[in-house]
Amino acid sequence: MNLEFAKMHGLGNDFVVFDGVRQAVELTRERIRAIADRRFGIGCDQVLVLEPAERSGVDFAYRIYNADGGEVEQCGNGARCVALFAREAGLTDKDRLRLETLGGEIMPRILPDGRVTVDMGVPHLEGADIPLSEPGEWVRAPLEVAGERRRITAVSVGNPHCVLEVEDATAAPLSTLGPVLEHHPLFPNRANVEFVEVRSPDRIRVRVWERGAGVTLACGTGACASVVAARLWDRVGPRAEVELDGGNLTIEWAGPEEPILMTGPAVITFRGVLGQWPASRPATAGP
Ligand SMILES: N[C@@H](CCC[C@H](N)C(=O)O)C(=O)O
Repeated sequence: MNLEFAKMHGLGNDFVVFDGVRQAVELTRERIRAIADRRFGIGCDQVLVLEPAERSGVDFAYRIYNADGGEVEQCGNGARCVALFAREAGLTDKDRLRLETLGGEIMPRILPDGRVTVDMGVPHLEGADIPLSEPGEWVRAPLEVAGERRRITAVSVGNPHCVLEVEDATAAPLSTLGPVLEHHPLFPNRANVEFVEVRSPDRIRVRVWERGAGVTLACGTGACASVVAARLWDRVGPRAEVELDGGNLTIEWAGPEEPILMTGPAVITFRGVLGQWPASRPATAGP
């Protein structure tokens, strides 16, 4: 089979990246789970594939699969990585790319210092009929969860996010409340969950439970959704530094109907060749 891949990460949110332009990459849910397995496979939070674009004017199709094998709409840290990957692999010599995803078009730009800024598109308040300029109660919707009343903000950045403000992100109930909110009926396609501690009008600390991947060290779309929510709460200005467990991202959002700009690093950890698909995790393998 000899399938070439790169192992990459954006702030510790890690990826197995395939060039699906020069080689045929045939993935099934089971193969993705096996690749993502940290003991029986390569190990990653998401598998990413660059493919030829279907529409003119677009450079590549960018496909995203969570570690649980499900294909999803968007991945921000991954967008920075695939932009760098495309250039390093010689698939393009451009610094500015247009990528099509299931969640819409995004535009990464590789900066002279190696960081990448991505225009992530315009966010939407998921499930709300009211325009963003009149946020009303949907901005902090009351939600009964695990016997407690919480206030959440549902934001779509192409993919679904459930954002909550907390006093102390370090103590946030990531692994307990995260999966409950991920599967809450308010989110028919499940959700990524962000616990946001506002530290100042230009700095927030965010911890993330990702749909289909669990606790990760960073989530690019989660950082974008958190700044959108914190701005709708009137807690931050148009530019904020987002502190994630794996490092910082800079997020800019001028307000409703405006696109989000995300800036941060992208790293190639190593390259490798899959000679055969990794074995699936045996049912007896334990946690
Ligand atoms: N880590 C990503 C998001 C990956 C997809 C997400 N888990 C989902 O299911 O929507 C990021 O950096 O945005």
